[in-house]
Amino acid sequence: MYMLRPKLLGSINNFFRFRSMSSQKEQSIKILETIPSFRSWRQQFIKQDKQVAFVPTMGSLHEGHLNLVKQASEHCPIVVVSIFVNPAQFGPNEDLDKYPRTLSHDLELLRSLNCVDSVFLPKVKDIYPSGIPLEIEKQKGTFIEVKGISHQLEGTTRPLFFRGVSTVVAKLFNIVQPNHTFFGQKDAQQCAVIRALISDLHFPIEMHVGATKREHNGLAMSSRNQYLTPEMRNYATALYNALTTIKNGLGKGERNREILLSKGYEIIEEATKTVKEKNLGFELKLDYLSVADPTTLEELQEIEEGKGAIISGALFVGTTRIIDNLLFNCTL
Ligand SMILES: Nc1ncnc2c1ncn2[C@@H]1O[C@H](COP(=O)(O)OP(=O)(O)OP(=O)(O)O)[C@@H](O)[C@H]1O
Ligand SMILES: CC(C)(CO)[C@@H](O)C(=O)[O-]
Ligand code: BAL
Repeated sequence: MYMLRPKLLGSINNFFRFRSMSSQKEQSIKILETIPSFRSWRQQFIKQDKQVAFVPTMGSLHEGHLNLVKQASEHCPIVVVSIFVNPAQFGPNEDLDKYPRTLSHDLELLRSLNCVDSVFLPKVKDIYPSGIPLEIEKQKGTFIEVKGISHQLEGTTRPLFFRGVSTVVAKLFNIVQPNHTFFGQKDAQQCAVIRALISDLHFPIEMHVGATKREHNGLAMSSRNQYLTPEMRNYATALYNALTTIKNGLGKGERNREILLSKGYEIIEEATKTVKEKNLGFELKLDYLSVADPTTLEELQEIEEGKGAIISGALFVGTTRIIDNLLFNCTL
């Protein structure tokens, strides 16, 4: 009779034990929709002294989010993901109502990772007990603002955006009480704002920044890419190409801001012109290109030797606004 060697038998047993552990985790993702239920579930890991990693999202998940979740699971035994479309970070004329909401697909994706312990799905009324009208004059309650780095770049076009992000992230940190948290480089200014928030409010949380995940053509993945047709996605790469050209210029030693930016503007202008000439039924419109100081986020007039820079920009593709950035000799 064919006998399995003990070592082989052992590894088969281990394989099944590991499979059954991971499928246990898969089946037991705890979906928690209220603050008390989340707090009570969280309690056990304090007693067990198990570290918790937290990935906040607005859902409509893609590879960028999933990559953050995988990184989170490499750092901590317990992984929490939140899905909450936060009204406070949307301007009155922005896309709060049409923002993609794909909860069951999101949960499927998270289950397939086999590493998520809980998905926190709070309700707007619980996060904002005083209500959250989008007009600032009508708002009541507590808001958090990280002064100095919230009003330039993204803050120019979206003046209340980082107030909304800072407020909701502080609330989520208070509820989830993570030891580690994971944000994506795609939203570079958001990373700087959250880092400052953690430090200024003395949250005992270590922040990690995951690299930007891109489509094959270079376009940064984003939930809002769902608003774009394949043709729009194709022309949207002008932003990434412009940023890459600026970064390459810096890499080759060019330090003159105007020369660096002019190369980026040329790329955007060419794409804008082509879209117009071909009469494609949408327009490209540049919001901004920036070469900024990684700490103050102020525009760099002189790019000094040894000083890094965040090269970033925003582009309207039809009515959809996309953002992207590249880092030169710096981290977030
Ligand atoms: N392409 C990406 N690569 C890495 N991280 C990303 C990427 N896109 C988003 N993230 C990160 O995922 C987290 C949740 O982001 P969010 O849910 O707003 O998704 P999004 O794709 O940025 O959506 P939106 O289209 O609204 O900007 C944030 O920390 C964000 O920086
Ligand atoms: C951090 C965040 C989840 C806050 O709503 C959001 O701004 C996002 O998804 O980047
Ligand atoms: N990722 C940032 C979310 C927003 O643009 O609203």
